[in-house]
Formats: sequence, C-alpha cells, structure tokens
Amino acid sequence: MVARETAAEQAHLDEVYAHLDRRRAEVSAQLAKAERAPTAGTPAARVERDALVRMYSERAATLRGVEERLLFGRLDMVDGASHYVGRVGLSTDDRVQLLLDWRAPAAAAFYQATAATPLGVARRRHLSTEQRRVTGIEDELLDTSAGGHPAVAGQGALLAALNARRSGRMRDIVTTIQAEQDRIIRAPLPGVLVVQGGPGTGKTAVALHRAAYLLFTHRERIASSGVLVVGPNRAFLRYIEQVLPSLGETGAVLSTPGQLFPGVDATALESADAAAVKGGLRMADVVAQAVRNRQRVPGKPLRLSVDGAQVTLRPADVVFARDRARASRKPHNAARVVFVKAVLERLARQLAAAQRVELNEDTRPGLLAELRESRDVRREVNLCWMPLTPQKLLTELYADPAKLAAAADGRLSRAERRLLRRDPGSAWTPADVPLLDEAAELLGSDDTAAQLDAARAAAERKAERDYAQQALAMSGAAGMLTADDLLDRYASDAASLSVAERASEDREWAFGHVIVDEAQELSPMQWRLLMRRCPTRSMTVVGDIAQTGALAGASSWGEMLDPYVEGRWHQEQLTVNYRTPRRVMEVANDVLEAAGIPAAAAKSVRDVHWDPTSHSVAPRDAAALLDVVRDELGHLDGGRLAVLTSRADQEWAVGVLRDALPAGSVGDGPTTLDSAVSVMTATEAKGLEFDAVVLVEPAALLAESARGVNDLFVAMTRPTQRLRVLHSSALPAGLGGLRAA
Ligand SMILES: Nc1ncnc2c1ncn2[C@@H]1O[C@H](COP(=O)(O)OP(=O)(O)OP(=O)(O)O)[C@@H](O)[C@H]1O
Repeated sequence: MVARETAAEQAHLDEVYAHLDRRRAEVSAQLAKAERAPTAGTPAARVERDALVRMYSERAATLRGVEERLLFGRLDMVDGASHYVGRVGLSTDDRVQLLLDWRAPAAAAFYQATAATPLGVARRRHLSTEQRRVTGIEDELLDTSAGGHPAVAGQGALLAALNARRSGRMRDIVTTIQAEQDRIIRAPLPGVLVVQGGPGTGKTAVALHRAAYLLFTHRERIASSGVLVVGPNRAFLRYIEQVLPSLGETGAVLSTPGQLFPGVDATALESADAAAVKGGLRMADVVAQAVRNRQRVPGKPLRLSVDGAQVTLRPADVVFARDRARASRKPHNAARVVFVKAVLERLARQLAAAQRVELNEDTRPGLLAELRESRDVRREVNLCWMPLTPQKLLTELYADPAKLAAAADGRLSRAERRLLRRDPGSAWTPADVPLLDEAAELLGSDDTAAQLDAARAAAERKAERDYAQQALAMSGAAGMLTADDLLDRYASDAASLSVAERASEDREWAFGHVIVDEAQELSPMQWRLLMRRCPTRSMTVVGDIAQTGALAGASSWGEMLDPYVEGRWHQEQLTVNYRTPRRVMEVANDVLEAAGIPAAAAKSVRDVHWDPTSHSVAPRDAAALLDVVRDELGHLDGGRLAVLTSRADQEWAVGVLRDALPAGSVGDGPTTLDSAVSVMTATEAKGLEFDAVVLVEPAALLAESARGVNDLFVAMTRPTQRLRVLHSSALPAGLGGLRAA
C-alpha cells in the first residue's frame, strides 16, 4: 500500500518538476531575447528593455529558488477536491492546477485544519522529498466521520525537521508551519503587529514567512516599495539570508540597525553605557540643539573689506538673517540659502553707501557679486552658518566637550557627556546611526551641488516618464501598468537596480512593510528612525522582552511603540519552543525565576537524552575548555558548536581554540557560522542556534551588564541538543539544576 501511494505521488511530483523545468526554459528564453533586443539608442526603448530584463530576471530567480522540496503537501477535501501544496503555484497551459502556492487562501487549511475544526479537509498529507524523489508520506485523517484510518503513517515531518543537524543557515519551515504560527503569518497587512514569544518559538521563522506571504498577497501594494527586514547583526543576516529566496521571494531588504543610514555600515563596539545614552530620546533634542548652535551670531561687529571698501557685519544683521532663515522651516543646509541672501542684502546697503551709489534693481546684482567675491565676507558668513553633513556635525560634537555641553544644555550629566567623547575619525557604532539620521533630517542635503543634482534628476525623470509613456502606448501595455509604475519599479538611472537595492541606498525611502527581529534590543532612537522609514506604520515586530540585553532596549512593548501608534498595536503570543530541549529550558527558566524576572515559559516540544551539565574547572582553564570542545566536536557530525563567553573571556577562548584546533574550524565575523565552532558573546549569539553550546564562566557574563541575567538566558537557550557549562567561580543562582559532570 505504501509503495503504491508512493509511486502515485512520485508520478505527480515528476509532472510538477517537468512543468517547472519547462517554465524555467521559457523564462530563460524570454530573458535572453529581452537582453538581445536592440534599443535603437532611444531612452524609451532602453527603459522598456531594462524593465523586461529585470522582470524576467526576477522570475528566473524565483523559479531557481524553489527547487528543494518544491511540493510538500496534499489536501483531500470532504467534497472530493484535492490540492497539492508547494512553494509556488503552477498550472498547465490549459489552467489545470498542478501546485497551489502555500500562501494562497485555499492553502491555509493545510496549516490550520485540526480534527476539531477540519475546515473541509478530509485528509492532510505531508510529503517528504529529496532531490525530486518522494522519501516519505505522513497522513492525518481529519474528517473522522469518514471512519477511515491513515493510509500511511510516516515519521513526524515536524520532529524530523527539528532534530536535523544545524548547518549554519536557517531553513524555511514552510512544510511544517504550525497553526498558531500560520495565523500570525497570514495576519492583515495594516497596523503594527507585535509577536512576543520565548526562545525558539519560531519568531524569526514566522517573521520571514510573513514577509513572503505579504509580498505574495499584497504584491501590487508593496512590491514596488519593498519590505525591510531588520536583524541584529551581519552574522544573523547571513544566517537567515537564504530563507526568502527559498520561498521564491527576492524583494526584501535585509539590514542590521547599523546599516540603516545609507553609506554607513556601523559595526564598531562601544560600552553598553555609552550606547544607552545615545539610545535615549533626549538625544533627538541634543542633536537639534547642536544644529541650532551651528547657526551663530558674532559677539561683536566685524569689519570686512570688500574690493577696497569697508562694511560692518553687525550682530543685529545676523540675528535678522538667522530668524528669517529659521522661519523658512527648511532644513539647515537649504535654509542657509535664505540666510546668506538676507545677510548679503543688509551688507549691500552699506556697500552702496560706501561707494556712493543708489541701491536699486540695476546696481544690486553688481554689489551682491562684489560681496560674494570678498574673502572676508565668505569666511564670516560661513562661520555663521556653515553647510554641514550629518557625519561632520556628529564627529565635531563628540570631539569637542564644549560643543557637546552647549548642545546638551542640561539634558545630559557630565558623566554621560564623558561617555560620548570620541576622537575624530573613530568608526561609527550602531547607536550612532539614528543620531546621523536625526541630523540628516535637520540638515537636509549638504550643499548646493546636491540641490542642483536633485533638480537635474527631476528633469531627467520627467523626460524618462514621457518616453516611458510613449513606450507603453506603443507596446499596448497601458492599462496594466502606468508609466510611473514602470519607472518606479524598473527605470531611472538605476534601471538595472532592484527595488531592494534602490531602497537600501535611499535614506528617504518609504517601505511598504517593516519587519523587526530581536526587536526588544532597539533603543527609542532606533525606533524613531524605523518609524521614519515606514510612514504607513505597517510593521511586524518580533521579540522577547525576557531576552533584552541592551540597556536602552525595551522592558515593555508599549514603552517603545506607544509614542508612535498609541493603543493601535496588536500583540500575538507564540507558546511552543521548537529549539531548546525540555531539560535545558527548565534550567534556563530557573535562572530567570531566581532573578525574579517573569517569563511566560514556552513549552519545549523536544526532549533529548543528554542532561545539561556543569564542569567545575580552574580559572581560564585552557585544557578543560579544549577537552570539552573536542568531546563536542566528536558528537557534532557536521553540525555547529558555539562557545559562549563574556566579552572579557572571548579573546582568550578564541586564542586557545585557534591554537589547538585544525585551521578554519574556529570562525569569526559575519561568516563565523560557516565554521564548525563559533566563539561568541551572548549578544552576538542572539537569534542564532547551534547543535551544542559550551558556556564559559556564566558568573562573568552575568557581572558584565545590568541585564546580564537576560544575556545568560539567551546563551542557555541557543542549543538544539546539548548544553555544557564550565565554571571556576560559584554557579549563578538558578543553575543548580545542571548535572555536575
Ligand atoms: N513550525 C516549525 N517547523 C519546523 N521548525 C520550526 C518551526 N517553528 C520553528 N522551527 C525551528 O525552531 C528553531 C527556532 O526558531 P526561531 O529561530 O525562528 O525562533 P525564535 O523565536 O526567533 O528564537 P529566539 O528568540 O531564541 O531567537 C529554528 O530552527 C526553526 O527553524
């Protein structure tokens, strides 16, 4: 019976793959043809060609991405209909459906039907496949009134996925999404949805599948504006980067908080206290004051020489010009034009008097030109109102205690200001990024050249739009796409750039949806920046308040979100831990409990036969560390091991392991998960998972931060199999449940 069922499913699978291959061949031919198309040198033809090339390239990428486990489910409905569920929808030319996209409304029953609420499903079948072969079938009969038994009982697809070795890359969960997760994935697009859940409850997985769902379901609304996915660091982004392509989606921008200001990739480290000061909303006022302080009035009248004559720059004239410029409500660099004009107007009166000419429409241009050419005038006007970039403003603010004190104006204590002190040329940290963004808002573009560029770009865009209009009219496609749509999606200078690429280069880009992972870590200033990127406030925010490590991070969701969407955000909860084995989770929860931190303990679905263990060792005991790590490597079988330490112990541990283990086996930086062993702090390990974790000196980790308990909790909840704790000082409270080795 199993053999017969398997053969029948294999026949259908063959047909689906054959169809996929045909579609791929068609799209490659269309792409090749579009690439070869002559453009006849006109912008219209170029726009049209580039639009087609981009469209076919995106289709080709989608079809390439879905090769593995293309088909994974089948629904047999009570009414006799039957659907195969897979990564993408496929139909024959005469509209016979071969495969239903998992995101289509009809596929929801595959994830949500239960015996109690069968949603019209008689039988749900999970099909496991490997390289185009059916390798397993698992049936659930939901319509018990039919009185039958499952035709085939297979190994639980979910448990098989959960027990698999880790590869350093997150896999999609599309074949085994659970009902509580599916409801979140399919939640409506508008509004802010908060997904709170303990470790391993699938928050990251759910967030990424939601991105794929939204791009599919609301393509016309968000495909051209894109989806932004924010994750904690580059190693994490690398960990998740294959998930969306494997779901057939390429339209998302993945970014760390440090990359949210175009042109800056902030990765430098700083003390948690300094980051906390920078993360507070007070800094918005400090930056605003810093900008105002750069609009200066000289303390006394200044004599300036203009082509042999003398004029006086009077403080009152500068105050007049400054007030007028501020009243324009333009950003600093644009308001500078107003300021300069007003100052020169005042000086022109004096110059006219000095030269004994009347100031009128005929004489004014010449007098203003003389003033502009005077070095004295240029220098003093610049000193009063200098064009500024965000980088320059912030660099000078950090480097000059007097400037910072003046900008802080009582908002920061002396000790806090000292934490911000930085030499010019220091690398940017993630906490600087929202301050740069704040400054950019207030400064605007930094010089007149940029304004000229903008005007030129607008003119070019208009010309291209006109051509695109013609192109559409000629191709008969008007009615489906407007010329602006076409331009927005594919054209302008960057015809060959995707939405994702253009969005990540444009600070003022408004995303159609923003997904924030490990959202509990974001500071109020980081939220302020993100809200700017998402004026529609269509967001999915996932995180766990019990894992907050950053001092400026969240202790409640309302605290962060209410300033922007007061009372208008909605919270969902995930309750099942798919990662951490039950016994490990019990000890991790004990740690929170001992610290009096309330956490809704997520239920672990998995159990393993290893107990989490503790090893009493000497301080910085290299031999003991190597013993345990070598032992773990013996179990690893191609999986991943993390050695988690305090910041202070990290370098020591890397040194010990690099010296003793084969070259290349101890990773670091964004590609660390490509290696078998990663040595990380708890902060760096956030969001990641490993087959095994060796935790070094938990007391040191605990002592390093005011939120050390949360860091310890994060570290302990990373393994899918084994946790081993090495300690020389007493074990912190709550770790009594470890078995002493
Ligand atoms: N429905 C599912 N089917 C298969 N695997 C799942 C499912 N849900 C979650 N997982 C797996 O559980 C693990 C944890 O998921 P994920 O990293 O998304 O959790 P998280 O809530 O973001 O965790 P943390 O807060 O600890 O970072 C991953 O390996 C994920 O693939």
